[in-house]
Amino acid sequence: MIAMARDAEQARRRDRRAERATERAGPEPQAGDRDDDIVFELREVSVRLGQVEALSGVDLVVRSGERVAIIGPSGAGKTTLISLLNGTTAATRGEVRALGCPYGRASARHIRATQRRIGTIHQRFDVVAQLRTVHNVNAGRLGAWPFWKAALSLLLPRDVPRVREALAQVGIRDKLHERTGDLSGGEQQRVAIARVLVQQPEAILADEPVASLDPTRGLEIMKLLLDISAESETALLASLHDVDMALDKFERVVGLRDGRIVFDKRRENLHDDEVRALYAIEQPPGSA
Ligand SMILES: Nc1ncnc2c1ncn2[C@@H]1O[C@H](COP(=O)(O)OP(=O)(O)OP(=O)(O)O)[C@@H](O)[C@H]1O
Repeated sequence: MIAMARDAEQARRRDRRAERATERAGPEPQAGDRDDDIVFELREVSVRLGQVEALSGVDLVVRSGERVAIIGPSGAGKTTLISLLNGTTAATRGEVRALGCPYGRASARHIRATQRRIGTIHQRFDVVAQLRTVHNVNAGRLGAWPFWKAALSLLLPRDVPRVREALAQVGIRDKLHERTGDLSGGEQQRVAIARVLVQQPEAILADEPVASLDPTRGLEIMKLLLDISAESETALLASLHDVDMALDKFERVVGLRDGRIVFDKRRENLHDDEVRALYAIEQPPGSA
């Protein structure tokens, strides 16, 4: 009964998002774009970390159902951008809004409620190796549960059918009771994705989600994330070192360098030269 109600709610949310999702011609606002479509919005955002200006004057709008790849050389600010969007890093200047919540001005409670609506996947699988898979997946619900239920769930797994369903969705239905540390890297990343699935997020952030996997597993995991995003019209924003994967799989690609957005384009409008320049190593003056 609960599962049916949840499915109906998911279907309603999908329909609503599908209605809103327009065929976009690029990151520029299009006729028909609406403000309530906006999932993430950065206006003139800068972040200083110690002595480093990790991001400078960044403007970015991501709408419901969009799939956006963030590329750029090491130290460009990709991780900082993702942690800004999930509210774990604060802007030094400018405004960051996620799902309508202005992180810089909102109450701690509003921020926590917003964070529960955003799923984040990290490069390092970020699972507790000693726990069984069912517990790691349930961790995606902890923020939504009262303390007693969260604590009890460690002794007696809660909502097992829902966990089983999420594991089936990521292709490891039979691993429910396995110790997570005994799984392969690809399987552990699937557990991390299942944890995000049970959270039923309205946006997914993925920071180098496939960097620790071999190319074949990496591609499988990326396709899985893209399918989940497409099926539920959930915005997906992923930072990637694999430029070919970004250009091949994402409709929109944002290039970051030295904390600034160098380009923000649909992939068909992006030229090889722009991508090469993004990664070009600057020669010290007088070295030519
Ligand atoms: N806690 C910190 N204190 C000081 N500087 C930091 C901190 N975290 C990151 N930085 C610096 O901020 C800049 C952006 O870092 P960030 O990790 O966002 O880049 P990135 O594009 O994700 O890099 P990579 O691809 O190597 O993961 C870098 O110069 C980095 O050294």
